[in-house]
Amino acid sequence: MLILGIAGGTGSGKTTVVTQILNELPEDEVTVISQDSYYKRNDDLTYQERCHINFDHPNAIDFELLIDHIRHLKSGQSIEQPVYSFVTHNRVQDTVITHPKRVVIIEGILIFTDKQLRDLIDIKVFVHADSDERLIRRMKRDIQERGRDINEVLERYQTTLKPMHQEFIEPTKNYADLIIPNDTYNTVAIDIVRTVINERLYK
Ligand SMILES: Nc1ncnc2c1ncn2[C@@H]1O[C@H](COP(=O)(O)OP(=O)(O)O)[C@@H](O)[C@H]1O
Ligand SMILES: Nc1ccn([C@@H]2O[C@H](COP(=O)(O)O)[C@@H](O)[C@H]2O)c(=O)n1
Repeated sequence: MLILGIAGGTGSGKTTVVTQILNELPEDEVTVISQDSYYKRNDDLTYQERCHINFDHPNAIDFELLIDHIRHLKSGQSIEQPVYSFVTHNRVQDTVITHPKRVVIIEGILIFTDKQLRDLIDIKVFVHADSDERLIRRMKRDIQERGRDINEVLERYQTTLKPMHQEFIEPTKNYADLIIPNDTYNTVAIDIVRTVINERLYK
């Protein structure tokens, strides 16, 4: 099994890069684990309290469960991947049965902050986009897809996203084997990732 980690700031284009990689690989050979699925359960908090959680701090992530699941997949066992709701800011009851595949892609802003998780990842990719580009993309996405308003997005960006990015996410670029500049679509980088995966899998 080959484990690929795709990190980078919010709006950098991680999900887009993952989709581009998926398009290059046989469907039955690759599975995706999203860090977002592993936000901690917060059943004991009210909705209003959950709105104030710092979702860009490593403490928000249930790394214990995520690492446990990656180890299960590595040893050939299926897992029940949690499902997270950006509307309720909490996990839902459903889970998705995820089977081990030859390639496992883990994607998320904070995945390189945890040493145990880093050590499980074979190829570490960091997707980079300028902060103004990321803010614009984030505003569009949160308003169109996550039911947020412009003031909420800007307030969260200033008070949480930017400082957390600088403190926790940007420094993990140093762990990357490959940095993908993604201010514009980068097909060359996707070709390189595909070549590396094929080389590792079929050498
Ligand atoms: N290279 C790019 N150029 C322009 N828009 C992009 C690019 N990469 C991603 N996007 C757009 O930016 C938004 C955020 O991308 P996404 O892949 O969801 O980022 P992330 O998963 O890192 O938060 C999406 O609307 C996506 O279509
Ligand atoms: N309830 C939540 C949980 C997380 N977020 C934000 O999601 C971002 C991470 O996802 P990306 O696809 O952008 O990598 C992160 O910056 C959190 O602030 C949220 O808005 N609501």
